[in-house]
Amino acid sequence: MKRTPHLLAIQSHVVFGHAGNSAAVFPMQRVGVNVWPLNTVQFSNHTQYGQWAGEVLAPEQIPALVDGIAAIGELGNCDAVLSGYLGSAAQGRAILRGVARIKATNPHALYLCDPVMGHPEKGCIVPQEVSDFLLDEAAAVADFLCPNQLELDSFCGRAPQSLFDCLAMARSLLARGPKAVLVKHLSYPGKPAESFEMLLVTAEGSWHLRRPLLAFPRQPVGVGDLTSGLFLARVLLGDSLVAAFEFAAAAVHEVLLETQACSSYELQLVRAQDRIAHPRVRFEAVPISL
Ligand SMILES: Nc1ncnc2c1ncn2[C@@H]1O[C@H](COP(=O)(O)OP(=O)(O)O)[C@@H](O)[C@H]1O
Ligand SMILES: Cc1ncc(COP(=O)(O)O)c(C=O)c1O
Ligand SMILES: [Mg+2]
Repeated sequence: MKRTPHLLAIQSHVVFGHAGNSAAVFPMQRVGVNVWPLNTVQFSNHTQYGQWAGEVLAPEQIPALVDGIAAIGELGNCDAVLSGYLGSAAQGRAILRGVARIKATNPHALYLCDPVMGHPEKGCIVPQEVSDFLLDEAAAVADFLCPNQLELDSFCGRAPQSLFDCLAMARSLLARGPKAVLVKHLSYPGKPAESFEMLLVTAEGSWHLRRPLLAFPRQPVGVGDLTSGLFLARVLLGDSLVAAFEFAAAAVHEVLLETQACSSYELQLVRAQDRIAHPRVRFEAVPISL
């Protein structure tokens, strides 16, 4: 029987609703991965409600928890680390030390960095020092980098002028070290209003994917976290990067359809669980070049 992969997921937890680990852990488990959730913050709810209670995990807890896993002889079983929403730059540095330690134990282990930088207009609040850390330190260490458009713009210091410009910007990030860059949400002048678009860029090629843009009275949160988590889960399960990209797009679309049908602001992950495991829709990743 094929071994079940193990994934250390280091991002936020919300008591109510879905963002960070609270958006990604169950879907990653549902597709067949053993997840080790390490919560960088525990908030009552995601920050786009405009108010929340809770605390940021003390950064020294991250090496302490990794030590604890090493002490029971399990660290070598870690196949990948995912990092997302961080509460402080010190947490980020502790994660990079953890990644180095895991890679020393298992050289095949992968690190996916979702560089959650915040979006003050949308109400996604992230400290500036976290954004600086992601730009200056994390990208160089990540095997996979999964920015949204705003985060891609921050990495490149400019906004794109076209789809091909987005592609050039994503490709430029490969030079910093990642093996793949997945842009989870494209925005560029001239983008068709009815489509939601993503890009996957690797040294071997680039792929563009379109799915329908659904109407929501208030944009659901946690979509990026779900996308990154499912992409990494499927890579660990043996998919090619392109197949994992297509799977994540389809499964996320299924969740959004269920969420829209329920007129819910929070992602309907439990109701959509079978659709996550076996998406009925399929979107093709189409090769694209400059
Ligand atoms: N098919 C879709 N239709 C409508 N909105 C979508 C669709 N897919 C994703 N979204 C929304 O698009 C936005 C993507 O957010 P963005 O901040 O760019 O990325 P991320 O979620 O990674 O932070 C989210 O508000 C999400 O709810
Ligand atoms: C606590 C928390 N985690 C994670 C996120 C990131 O969510 P998304 O997947 O929409 O980028 C947010 C966004 O507001 C958040 O408040
Ligand atoms: Mg995000």
